[in-house]
Amino acid sequence: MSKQMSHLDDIPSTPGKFKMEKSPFVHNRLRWHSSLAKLTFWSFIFLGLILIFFFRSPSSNPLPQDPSRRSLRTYNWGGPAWEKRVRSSARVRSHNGISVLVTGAAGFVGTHVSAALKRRGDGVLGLDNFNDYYDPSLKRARQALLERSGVFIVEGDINDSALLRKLFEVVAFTHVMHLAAQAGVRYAMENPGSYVHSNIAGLVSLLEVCKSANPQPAIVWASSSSVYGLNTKVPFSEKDRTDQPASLYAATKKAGEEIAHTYNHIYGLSLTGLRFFTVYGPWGRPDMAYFFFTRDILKGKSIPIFEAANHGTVARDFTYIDDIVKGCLAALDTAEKSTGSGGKKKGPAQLRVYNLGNTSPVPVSDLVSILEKLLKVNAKRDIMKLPRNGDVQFTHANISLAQRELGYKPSTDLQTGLKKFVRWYLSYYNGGKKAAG
Ligand SMILES: O=C(O)[C@H]1O[C@H](OP(=O)(O)OP(=O)(O)OC[C@H]2O[C@@H](n3ccc(=O)[nH]c3=O)[C@H](O)[C@@H]2O)[C@H](O)[C@@H](O)[C@H]1O
Repeated sequence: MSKQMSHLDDIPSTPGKFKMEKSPFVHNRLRWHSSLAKLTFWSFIFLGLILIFFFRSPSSNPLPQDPSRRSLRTYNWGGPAWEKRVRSSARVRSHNGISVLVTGAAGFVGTHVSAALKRRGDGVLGLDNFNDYYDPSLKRARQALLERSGVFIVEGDINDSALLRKLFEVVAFTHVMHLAAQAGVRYAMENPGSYVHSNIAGLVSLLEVCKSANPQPAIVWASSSSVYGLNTKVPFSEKDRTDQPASLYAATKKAGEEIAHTYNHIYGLSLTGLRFFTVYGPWGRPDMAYFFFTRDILKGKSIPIFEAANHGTVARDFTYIDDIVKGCLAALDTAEKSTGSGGKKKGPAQLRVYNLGNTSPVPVSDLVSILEKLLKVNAKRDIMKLPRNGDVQFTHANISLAQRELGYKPSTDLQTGLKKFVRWYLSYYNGGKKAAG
């Protein structure tokens, strides 16, 4: 702005243009008028340029600096053409199909679940705020993939109640698959606000709209294995204590489970929470260890491998995406209807929580060995102490409840799953000549 002002000040007064005038007073007045006219003229030009820049710039709604506020971005939605796309995407195309709003549809699990539902002939509408927690171009690529199979992703935030209400006005969703969240265990120390914003405020915003919808949908949503926190009893069972979270991420997921209880109790919403155990696979999240280990091994960069005190093993119950998708679909298919209407409970409703894991924890160092073999590159291992930033030493799921009630039966071991991931990774980043950021 100061540059523009100084530019304005620099406009020459073109002396001599008004030589006819004799009187110095008239002369000065004319010069003054002339300068004023030019000043006005240039002001209009600059104002015009600023307006053009403002309206044409793709970042007319720039992401706010504070990432916890990034989803406060405003989005364009509404209008007859938009409503037509929403309706068409959510249209059920199979006998006995369901109509599902998938939040976080451009995310890792969201993309896979949306594609699987669409393949069955269910109606699917995606919702995603495309935030920049990790490379948004990967989210755009997933969006393009879904678009090709007929799934429209509405660009918007779960905290936008007006948008959510509009979606329920346009489509009577039978189910909501709620996967939009701020993920990542360690990032919670950097940006705690984003966890509260998405995992707590966002969840409440969604449930508020669901409770008032007529008919109320049944909701299946992503909780996390991290709720077991410092629990040492293995394998983790749904009955075990979950009141010792080790990260704010875990605490917000645990809070989500309690919030789910409240909305089930007061409004009769049917709610199912799925505790995912370190999900991995093609189209995965670049912030997760298996993903950035692959990138850094290929780049020849050293990778930090955590170990617990006294060289204790750090292990995860890594679960392959296709197994998780089967669990999600089974949870949707077995979800009973919500019982309320018009914001009032009419009777007790279903409230469930399931572990979706693989039941075979693998040490992180073994994960690296598998990657080395698949990539045919030796990793530069940098063994370091497990930082005190939210990580737990191990996870191990007891899945008997999900087995019994959902027919959940994971069938992909880490070796097989990583092979599929590496194949995808190499074709996505090398085939497409993209650099993994
Ligand atoms: O199950 C969940 O509920 C969570 O799973 C996932 O968290 P985690 O299990 O922590 O996955 P991830 O970061 O890939 O670390 C994997 C392993 O590598 C170790 N690890 C990690 C980083 C590193 O630099 N070095 C290292 O050894 C690390 O100690 C760990 O043992 C999701 O990200 C999270 O969103 C949530 O869904």
